[in-house]
Amino acid sequence: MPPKKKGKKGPPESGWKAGFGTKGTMSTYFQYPTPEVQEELKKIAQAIVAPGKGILAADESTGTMGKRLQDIGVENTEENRRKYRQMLFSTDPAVSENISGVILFHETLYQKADDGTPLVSLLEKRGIIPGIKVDKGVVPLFGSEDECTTQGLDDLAQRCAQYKKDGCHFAKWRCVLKIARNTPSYQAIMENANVLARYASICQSQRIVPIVEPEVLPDGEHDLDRAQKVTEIVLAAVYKALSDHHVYLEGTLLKPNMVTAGQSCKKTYTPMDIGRATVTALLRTVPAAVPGITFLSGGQSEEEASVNLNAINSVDMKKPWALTFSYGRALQASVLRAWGGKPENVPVGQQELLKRAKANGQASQGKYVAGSVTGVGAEAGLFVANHAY
Ligand SMILES: O=P(O)(O)OC[C@H]1O[C@](O)(COP(=O)(O)O)[C@@H](O)[C@@H]1O
Repeated sequence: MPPKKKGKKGPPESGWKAGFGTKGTMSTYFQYPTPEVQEELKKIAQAIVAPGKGILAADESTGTMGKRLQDIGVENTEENRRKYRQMLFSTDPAVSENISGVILFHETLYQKADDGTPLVSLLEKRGIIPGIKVDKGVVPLFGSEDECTTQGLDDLAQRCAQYKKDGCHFAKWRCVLKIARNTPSYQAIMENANVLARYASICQSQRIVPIVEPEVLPDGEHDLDRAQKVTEIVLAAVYKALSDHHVYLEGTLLKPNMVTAGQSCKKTYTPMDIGRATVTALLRTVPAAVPGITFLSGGQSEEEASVNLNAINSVDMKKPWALTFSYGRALQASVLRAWGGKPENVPVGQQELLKRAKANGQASQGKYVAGSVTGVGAEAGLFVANHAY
């Protein structure tokens, strides 16, 4: 506490007003959330990354879901999206041995099962924590070389407050960075880091754990080394911004890309190469205060995503955080194929989810044996070019 000078306006003692010191320099006086809120956030984050558990990312926006449904010849209607998510969330409760949280899209949070049960209650009954996508999508960064930022900060605090009331305890916001000859640019790195930090701080103000997702896309010819360096630079900027915004790291999770070579790279790498490059990049940039890292699958096949997560957990390096999954495509590809939009296929679709969740639960502990879990689409590549929508 700085001494107060009589008669002169000293720095405020506490609270949000303490933004700048008397001499106009940046102040080091700020507040983390209250001890109660810290405790709540930490507990949620830790529960999500409990041993052997990870996240099912079922938050595909309407357009993205349309692409998934189109692949299996199903029309992209609200009713079909409801039926699909109902199938996912009514899977045998054993699924909660490996799935601790599900990320929902706004629409799904307010949909009901055939018998009138809110879909979110199906998750709660299974002891699965509901989460919500709160970004409003990717938009171009004017003047950049085809780079982007993510929008949705306006009214975010109100939306988070409502989502918390409606049962969501964590949120997700995805930013996208592209590797090309001149990118990612300083503009894109700084903009995306800052918007992620602002999002994270708003979530925490509403007792919601923010999952911070700066995805470096896999498009390109770049090799593993370039992917690693870009990932390091991006993550370093993100953690500086989180610090600048006084985000309470123990109450956050990171959802990064694994460090993999570009989709069009000619060189080949083993899962252990990917594991080492990924853990190296994370060790250099992600504070040990962060409880867990929940990787996105980024267009890897289901099997690749399990094998690479297993390698990440198997490399003989320091790992101060839980390293697990938050997969969209790599948990749903076989489910979608098995289901095919037919009510009679619901049980087989659910079996696929159980199998893949188990495989990834094992991988998150370095116990997955490659090829031991097969599915109707386990080997199929799930890469979508320029997955920035
Ligand atoms: O483009 P959208 O609809 O926002 O969705 C992006 C998807 O990317 C993810 O962040 C990661 O998904 P993948 O594991 O398929 O890469 C999902 O949570 C989300 O569904």
